[in-house]
Amino acid sequence: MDTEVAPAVADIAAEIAAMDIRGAATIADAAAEALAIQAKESDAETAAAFRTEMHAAAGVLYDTRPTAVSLPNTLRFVFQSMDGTTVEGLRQSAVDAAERFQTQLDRAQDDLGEIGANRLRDGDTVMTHCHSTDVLACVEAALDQGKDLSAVVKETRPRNQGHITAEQLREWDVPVTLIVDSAARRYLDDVDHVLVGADSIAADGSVINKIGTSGLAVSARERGVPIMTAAQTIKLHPGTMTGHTVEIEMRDEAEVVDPGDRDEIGDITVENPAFDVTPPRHVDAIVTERGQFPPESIVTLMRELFGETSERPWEAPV
Ligand SMILES: O=C(COP(=O)(O)O)[C@H](O)[C@H](O)COP(=O)(O)O
Repeated sequence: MDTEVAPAVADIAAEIAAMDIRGAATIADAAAEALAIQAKESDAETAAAFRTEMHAAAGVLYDTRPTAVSLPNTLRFVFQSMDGTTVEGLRQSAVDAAERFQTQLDRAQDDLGEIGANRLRDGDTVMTHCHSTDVLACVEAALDQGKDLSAVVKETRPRNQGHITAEQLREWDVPVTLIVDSAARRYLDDVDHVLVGADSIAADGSVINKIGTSGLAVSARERGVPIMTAAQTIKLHPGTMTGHTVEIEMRDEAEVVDPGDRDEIGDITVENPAFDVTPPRHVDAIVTERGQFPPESIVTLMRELFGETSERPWEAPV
């Protein structure tokens, strides 16, 4: 019989899958919250039954979206800290770990913001792609330092997360120019920095982020505009140290072509990859809460934080 997960956990997983909860850091925070809920609501009578429930909850969360490594990194953190021989002991350690993780997540974003802000000067214009809370933390910290910034915001088809970025920047009184994605190269001469987030960072320093990031980075390089990735260390993908690749999520074609128009267009293939890979040579700096790194050296930090292994302790033992 399948193990039931708490309804609130199933709801959070459904919201992640539907992208009502989205963005790598926000997904991580929600996954930690969900594991804490599962632990608190469990009525398991034995430690083994409790563990089985926690594995089931982790499995439901893991299966939502494949590209943001912040999700499995959250599960790993909580499971590595879950310890005890009784239900109460396990419950308490899981809840504590999830809360500690969420606190560290907030602190890391603040610390990263301070570091990223140091790269921005008074009067600079930044270009953004998609919506990244790590990027916005850098902008917010720069504004707090008293710097005036303006922004060129790419709409980021097909789901227009650029609108969320534009709204947040306007709330902070940053003048915003919203452009379609294909206009980016035309506007690069007017900007001082390209700022992007990350869903995963591979051991060779490649940045996996919202589709369109790699093309933007190539154009920025050609124009001589520095490109910075703002990414907390939960975006580092330990599996890539042992040769694994990052799965790129393929999403529904209905996000690209309105189903009503589909018949009119005729028999064509529509593909909708949600992310792409920007090679390290097109990225100037990866800004983390531990400092800024040239992409090629990020593996040193990855090894320090994750060790040589990439265990998956959230999976039920077979
Ligand atoms: O690509 C996206 C979001 O993709 P989606 O909208 O498909 O989830 C963001 O740039 C990263 O997740 C970083 O975000 P953050 O800095 O908030 O972690």
